[in-house]
Amino acid sequence: METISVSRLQHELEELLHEHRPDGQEGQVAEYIPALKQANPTHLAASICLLAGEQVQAGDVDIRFTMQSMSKVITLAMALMDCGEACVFEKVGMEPTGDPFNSIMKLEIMRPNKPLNPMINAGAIAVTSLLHGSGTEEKVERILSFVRRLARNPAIGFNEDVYRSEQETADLNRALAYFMKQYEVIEGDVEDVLDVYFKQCAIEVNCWDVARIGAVFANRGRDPETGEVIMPEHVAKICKTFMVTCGMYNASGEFAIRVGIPAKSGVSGGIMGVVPHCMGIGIYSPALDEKGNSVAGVRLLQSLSARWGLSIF
Ligand SMILES: NC(=O)CC[C@H](N)C(=O)O
Repeated sequence: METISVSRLQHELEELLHEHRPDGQEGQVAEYIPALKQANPTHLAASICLLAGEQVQAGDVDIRFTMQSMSKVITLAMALMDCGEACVFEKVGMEPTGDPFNSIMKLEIMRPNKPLNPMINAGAIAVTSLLHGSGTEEKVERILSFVRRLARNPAIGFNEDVYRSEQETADLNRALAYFMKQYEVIEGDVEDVLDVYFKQCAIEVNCWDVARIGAVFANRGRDPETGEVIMPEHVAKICKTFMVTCGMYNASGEFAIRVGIPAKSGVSGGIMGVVPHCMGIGIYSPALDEKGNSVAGVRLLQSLSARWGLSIF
């Protein structure tokens, strides 16, 4: 990896933004959650949080968007801290599926009937069901306060419209959750678990928040500015490993070859990138490819990785 000159990185990020902005035209904004349809497919933004604390940003960085599947990394870290590895991996596996993120197929055919990993919807719903807290409100509050600490942004909340929109239309996620209840992967009230899951997906951030969260993972669980331990190193390590193997859904293998950065995407068009010991990256561009990853976002990350030698492999 090259030594990073902040002014050169700033200049190159602006060039890459310009180069990749038209790529969004090749994708489509997510429609299955109706509120996400309102996103503007020409938006593109990137923020980088270097571990020395510098901020490098370009594009539509003021746009706020929901975390969606990026939140799965956060709740995984929390569940590992709340219950420990043995308990988490009793309920979810460690293997990529090669299937779309909302597929029910392997859940039905695998024995035991538990989700293959915590980055697919079924796995993330199971992980959310493990979080400590006495009711849905307390669980949501715990997730929000963890995200605020990671991002160092006390203003972070969740988007009520996006939450409601998903809540009203999430029949597939409901099917996954009820299936898991039947097989005792999740316990308790299914609708309560789903309520927490929909709210975590609707947490609203901007690119800098995402870069800042990524930087904590890049810094082995420590706040890059203060050095405070926010999560144990082994928890950050497990999360980063899942980002490599499963973070970009069933495009994770191709992404590892072409980009080589641990990353997690969401259907809002956000991508969180983590370059170990170096930087956190937040990308936003809402037009998605057929696997649910941001078209312009993936290409921008590919160019950035090639120019700066960021691949971990
Ligand atoms: N891939 C995603 O970002 C999926 C998250 C979305 N809330 C869902 O459950 O369908």
